Amino acid sequence: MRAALCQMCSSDDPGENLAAARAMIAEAAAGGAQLVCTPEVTNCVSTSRTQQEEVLRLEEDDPVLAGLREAAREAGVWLAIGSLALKTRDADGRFANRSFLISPEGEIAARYDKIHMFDVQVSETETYRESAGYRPGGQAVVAQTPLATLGLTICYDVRFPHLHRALGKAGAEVLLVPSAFSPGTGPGHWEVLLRARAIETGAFVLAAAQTGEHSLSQGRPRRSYGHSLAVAPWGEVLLDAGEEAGVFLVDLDLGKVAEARGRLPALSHDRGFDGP
Ligand SMILES: O=C(O)CNC(=O)[C@H](CS)NC(=O)CCC(=O)C(=O)O
Repeated sequence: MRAALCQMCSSDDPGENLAAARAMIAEAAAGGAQLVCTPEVTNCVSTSRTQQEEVLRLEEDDPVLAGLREAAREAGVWLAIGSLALKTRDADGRFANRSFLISPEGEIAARYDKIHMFDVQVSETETYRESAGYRPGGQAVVAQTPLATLGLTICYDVRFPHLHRALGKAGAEVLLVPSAFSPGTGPGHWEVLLRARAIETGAFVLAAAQTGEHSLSQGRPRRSYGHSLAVAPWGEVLLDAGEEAGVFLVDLDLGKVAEARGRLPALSHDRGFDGP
């Protein structure tokens, strides 16, 4: 199967980001992609709660979701929307950080709410408190498509190997890790973590990422690490997109999943043990 990783530099303007994503989906389809992946918070990268309150919508009212469903249908592709920031009806007013898998008919085939929240002080100048703005999900999701069985995760989830193991055991052949990785952690951790998840599970990893300096109308500046990555089940990097925004195509031979798991069946070797 041919996949496309859309490496984006989303702003805080959802209309602008929808237009950029639509153009990338059309370009990916023209290049023969059957599965198109976009990054975390495709619709809006922001550092201002007030600004998000103004532009974000409930899932059922969201024009970006509607537009991307139309784009998937027009292009005839499976579309993995890395995530959309969406309003919820929660009393505390927190948003959802939610991935969608869209079928070539434009239907919503799966949804996943990011489970692990990035509440981390990366350095003296780089602090994230994701759980202040977003509510965590609590349900792991695999989705079957005619192309492959997909395991849905988002960004910081990559640091929690038991989630990926559970997805691999549930049949995932391709793990999706859409991200907006931080510039402080990316150089040391990004590729190592993604390759480890692929090797441990014998699955492909497709990680579409946000990149560069985001153009924001309010709030403090924000950058993302980029380097959208595709990894094979044995751990080889098939594609590293570098730092420029754009569409990157990669061919996956799904037979490599059974081959890797046959050579090294660690995914089925878990044993119970007593705590230390
Ligand atoms: O902020 C939003 O609107 C959406 N959420 C994100 O971009 C999240 C939380 S700030 N980013 C990450 O999880 C990066 C993880 C990371 O960089 C690491 O694990 O090192």
